[in-house]
Amino acid sequence: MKGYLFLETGDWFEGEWFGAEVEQSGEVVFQTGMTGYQEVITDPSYAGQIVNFTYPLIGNYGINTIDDQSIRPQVAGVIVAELCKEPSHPQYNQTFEQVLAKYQIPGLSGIDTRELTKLIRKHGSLRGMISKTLDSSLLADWKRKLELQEQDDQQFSRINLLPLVDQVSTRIPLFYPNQGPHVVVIDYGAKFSIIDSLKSLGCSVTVVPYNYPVKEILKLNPDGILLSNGPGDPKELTPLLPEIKKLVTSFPTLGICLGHQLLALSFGADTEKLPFGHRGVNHPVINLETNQVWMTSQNHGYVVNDESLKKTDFVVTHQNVNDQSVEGMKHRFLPIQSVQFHPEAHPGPIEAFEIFKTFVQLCSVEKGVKQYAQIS
Ligand SMILES: NC(=O)CC[C@H](N)C(=O)O
Repeated sequence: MKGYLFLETGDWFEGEWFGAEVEQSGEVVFQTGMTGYQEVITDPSYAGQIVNFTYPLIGNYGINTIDDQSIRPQVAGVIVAELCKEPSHPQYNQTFEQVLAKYQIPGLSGIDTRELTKLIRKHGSLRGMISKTLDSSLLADWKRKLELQEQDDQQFSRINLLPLVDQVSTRIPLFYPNQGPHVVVIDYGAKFSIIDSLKSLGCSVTVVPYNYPVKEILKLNPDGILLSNGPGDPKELTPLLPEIKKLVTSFPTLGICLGHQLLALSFGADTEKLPFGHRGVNHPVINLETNQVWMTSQNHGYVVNDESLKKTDFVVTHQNVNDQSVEGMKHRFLPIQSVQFHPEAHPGPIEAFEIFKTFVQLCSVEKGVKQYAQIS
């Protein structure tokens, strides 16, 4: 069956339909990783987005039971050049296409994904729709809907609407006991690999809903707080910023991606949208203190504004080598650090894992101080 991708610019692409037979719209973003499509489609930060994979062959090693980053695929749709229908890998148990069909997600193959990427790079981020027909009245309807949505967003500043994060955050606290310091993860759409990274360093972990009240978090007696990654514009969570600030000024804190953006906003700095985002597994980041460069896994469309940090007590610790955007920061006086990239990898290189080690050391000190206070 043929299918079409419409863009808000009026450009369109024809491809072969696969996955679920449902039409879907969303922000079209491109992902440049050579591997990791399973991690990408299950990463909650991609909720609401149609992912265009620039690597030309997708699905060749299938889907396994160990690499999911959340309980289900989260993307709105996928666009690929060539879809592999007969995967080969010892761990594979379902095909890419089967998983998408099961979770009501449409896909198009046979698309010139590099041409599409060039369009996104030229125009900046674009909204698009995966459609069954090339019907111009359908397109006009969709465009009208987009305009109305824009007016709504401006009028209500989304304050009365639920943030995208609400779709992917846990509804109840989840507890993973262990011997080490107790980290409470605020779940804006946390990837499983973040929790696994903490567990691998011996931490006890409690994952709580994104809007869990601070007074309830205090009852959990944390030794550290992790603000997770997640989908959407960080400013959708503006009403939560005072609570976030209260929390992070009380415990050692690590912010990752959306968590990093929320930290910046809660201290009065600003975020803005990048022209077309960073999504891939080889984004070079320089540590401004040591001059060491890491290849990092990234997936974000927003970024912390460098200038706006100057009026806060945060210093920039990491910078993107390609476009000099802010990739990490730390507080001058408090044990708070955050990064825009993904130290948990999955997909991508694991060389930034040190970020977790530093954080867990700070949490261990906190745990030690509390135990000492109890003894004396
Ligand atoms: N991976 C993330 O946490 C993404 C953060 C945010 N949604 C962005 O696109 O910038």
